[in-house]
Amino acid sequence: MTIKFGLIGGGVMGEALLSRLIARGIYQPSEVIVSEPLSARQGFLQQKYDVNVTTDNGLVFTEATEVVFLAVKPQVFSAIAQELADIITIEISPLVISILAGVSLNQLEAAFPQLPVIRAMPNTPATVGAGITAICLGAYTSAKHQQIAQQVFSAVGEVVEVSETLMDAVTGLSGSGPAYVALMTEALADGGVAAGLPRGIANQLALQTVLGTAKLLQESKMHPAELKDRVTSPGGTTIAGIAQLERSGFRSALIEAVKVAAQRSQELGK
Ligand SMILES: NC(=O)C1=CN([C@@H]2O[C@H](COP(=O)(O)OP(=O)(O)OC[C@H]3O[C@@H](n4cnc5c(N)ncnc54)[C@H](O)[C@@H]3O)[C@@H](O)[C@H]2O)C=CC1
Ligand SMILES: O=C(O)[C@@H]1CCC=N1
Repeated sequence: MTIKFGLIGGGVMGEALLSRLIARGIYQPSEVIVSEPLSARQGFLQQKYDVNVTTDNGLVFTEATEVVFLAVKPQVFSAIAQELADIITIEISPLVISILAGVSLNQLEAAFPQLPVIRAMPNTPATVGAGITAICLGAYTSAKHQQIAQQVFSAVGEVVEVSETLMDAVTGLSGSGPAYVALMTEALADGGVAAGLPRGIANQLALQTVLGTAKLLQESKMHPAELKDRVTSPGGTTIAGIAQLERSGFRSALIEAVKVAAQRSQELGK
């Protein structure tokens, strides 16, 4: 069968995408090739998903007719670009989708001259189909390429299209955001333990509170400030908690976290 989808880098995000694309039947395992240098990882992906595997990134480019998906760390991007320089000169034209933090369309188009390129930023909830991905389109893309990217990322959650100038901000917010929410969930549970709850119950309460609040905000379309007001009884427990959060700079800490993560994304592309 023809190979349609090539993945370079079978790590956390590569696998998240791969698993959903196959589960949803968007690509058959035999239509997928994954390039991954770690043999244990390669063996795992081959066994679990029955996909073709290789250590040869060039082979991915020459074989994949539809999409080459780049999911390596930004730090190895220039080495990969150099390695692929000769391959790119031959007659191939897959859509290149990069999820590398900070790596710009200019850098991608310099590495893959004349190829259609899409820069994207998904996030780890993609693993369970609850991700959100921002995409921006390169100079050589057409409506067909946009459609392919929509289809690929719709398999793992929501998709928004933004201008490239916003991609670092996206990275600082939704790309890195799951880590902030995980940290907050853990801290909420720790607070529960500090207040006397058994660990298991505290974890369950913290997780369902985060999940339920997100669901309520999403389904009701209520502004977060309104939900906060609804929970906060005069002279009650919540306002005492919020006053402490404000004294500890909670909101400012989150705002600054997103800002420095966005700055770091910018640095990674240099
Ligand atoms: N982890 C996350 O939440 C998100 C990550 N990203 C981006 O996704 C990319 C991958 O991140 P993760 O999946 O977290 O990293 P990871 O380290 O889990 O995966 C990278 C994979 O690339 C492989 N690799 C290393 N050198 C290679 C080479 N020369 N050729 C082919 N494969 C090679 C590694 O063995 C590894 O399996 C990064 O650029 C990151 O900025 C984007 C959105 C969210
Ligand atoms: O931490 C990082 O650099 C990557 C990009 C967004 C999430 N993880």
